Amino acid sequence: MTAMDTILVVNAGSSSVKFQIFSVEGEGILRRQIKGQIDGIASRPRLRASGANGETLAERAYPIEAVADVPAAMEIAGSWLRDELRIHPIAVGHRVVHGGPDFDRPVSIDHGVVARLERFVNLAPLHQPHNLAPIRSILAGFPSLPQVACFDTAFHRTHSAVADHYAIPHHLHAEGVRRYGFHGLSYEYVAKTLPRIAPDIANRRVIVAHLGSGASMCALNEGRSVESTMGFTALDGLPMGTRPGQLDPGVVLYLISEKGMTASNVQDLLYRDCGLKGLSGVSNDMRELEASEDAKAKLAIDYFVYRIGLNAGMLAAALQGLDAFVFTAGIGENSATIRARVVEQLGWLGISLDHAGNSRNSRLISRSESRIPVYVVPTDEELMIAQHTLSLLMKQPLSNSRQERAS
Ligand SMILES: Nc1ncnc2c1ncn2[C@@H]1O[C@H](COP(=O)(O)OP(=O)(O)O)[C@@H](O)[C@H]1O
Ligand SMILES: CC(=O)OP(=O)(O)O
Ligand SMILES: [Mg+2]
Repeated sequence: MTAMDTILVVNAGSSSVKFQIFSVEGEGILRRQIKGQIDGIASRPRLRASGANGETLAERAYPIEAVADVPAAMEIAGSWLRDELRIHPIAVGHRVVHGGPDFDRPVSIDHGVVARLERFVNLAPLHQPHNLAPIRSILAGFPSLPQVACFDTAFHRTHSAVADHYAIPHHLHAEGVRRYGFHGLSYEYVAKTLPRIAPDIANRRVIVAHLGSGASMCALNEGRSVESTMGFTALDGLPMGTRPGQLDPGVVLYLISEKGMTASNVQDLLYRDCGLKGLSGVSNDMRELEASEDAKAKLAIDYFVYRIGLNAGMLAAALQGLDAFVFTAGIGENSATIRARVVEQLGWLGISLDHAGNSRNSRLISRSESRIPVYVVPTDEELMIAQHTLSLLMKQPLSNSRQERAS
C-alpha cells in the first residue's frame, strides 16, 4: 500500500464513520483500494472493510459501550488504517457537513478555513465537531499534508432565492439564516451517475430520497438541486434516527417557556432523543425497528413513510411534475420493506413496484407499466470527495505531501 500514492477519504455521519482509500493512477484516475465503515454506532457497532476486489479485509463486531459515539468509531477506524494497514496518504479529503453561506465548492484546508468552519459547529452538532477533529489533528501532526473539505451544503447553492429564504426579516438571511440543504455529496453522486444508468430521465425532474440515519430528499432538475427538505440545519424535513424532522417552532418555545429547558437541553433533545428513537422508544436503527413487535416501533415506521410521502408531494410541486424517483443511503439501499411502503404511499402518482426486483435490491424496482420509474442507486459520497480532493490537488504541487509521507 505504501508504495503507491493514495488519497484517504473520511466521512463521519450521525450513526457511522465511513472511509475509503483510493490510489491515484496517472493524471486524474482514481482506483478504489479500500472501502470501510463502522456503522451501528450506539446500537450494533461493527467495522467492515473490503479491498479493491471486494474481498473482506476486516469484519469485527464491538460491544455497544466500546463504540458509544462517533469519536470512538473514528479512533478505531484511524488506528486500523494507521497501525494495521500503515496507510500514508498524499492527501486527505473530508466530508464537512456545514459550509455556511460562503463555501459553495470544495476548498483546500488551512487554519483560516478551520476557524471559519468552527463557526458552524452549533448548526451541525452531530457532525461538524467530528468532521473538524481529524482535520485539526492532521493539521497539527502533518502540517504540509494537503487536506480538502467537501461540503454537504455546496451542491444546493444552486437554489433560487425563494427556495433559499425563510419568511423572516432580511437581516437574518444576510447573516446566514438560510435554507442550505444537506447530503449534497450524495445527491451530487446520484446526479452524476444517472446519465450513465438512466439516461432517459437524468436530465428531467427527479426526486432523490437519501434515507439513512440522517434523511432528506432533494428535487433535481436537469441534474441540479432546486429544492431540499432540509434547511438551515440538518434537523428539518423528514424524521431521522434521532432528529424529529419538520417541527412547529412553537414546540421549541414551549420547551423553553413552559418546561424551563435551556438552549443546550433543547439542542440535545432535538438532535439526540427524537425521530425514530423518540417515537419508538426502541431504537434509532431501522433494522431494529423492523425486527420489533412493539406497537410504537410500528408507529415510528408509519410516521417515517408518511412523511416521505408528504415531502415527495412538496418536491413534485417544486419540480412541477415528476419523471423519476430514486432511493439511496443506508435505509434506501437496503430496506426492501421501507421502499415498498414508500412506493405504496406514492401509488396515487401512478407508481407501481416490481416486488421481485425490489426484494433483490435491483437498480430499477418499478414495473414497466409504472408511470414513473423508481431506482435504487447506492450512494458514494467518498468517491465524490476523492474526486474533488484530487482535482484540487492537481492545481497545487504535490512535493510537500510526498516529503511528509516519506518522513
Ligand atoms: N438491511 C437494512 N435494513 C434496514 N435498514 C438498514 C439496513 N442496513 C442499514 N440500514 C439502516 O440505515 C441507517 C444508516 O444509514 P447510513 O446511510 O449509513 O447513515 P449515516 O451515514 O447517517 O450514519 C440505519 O438506520 C440502519 O438501520
Ligand atoms: C447531514 C446528515 O444528516 O448526515 P448523515 O445522514 O450522514 O448523518
Ligand atoms: Mg451518511
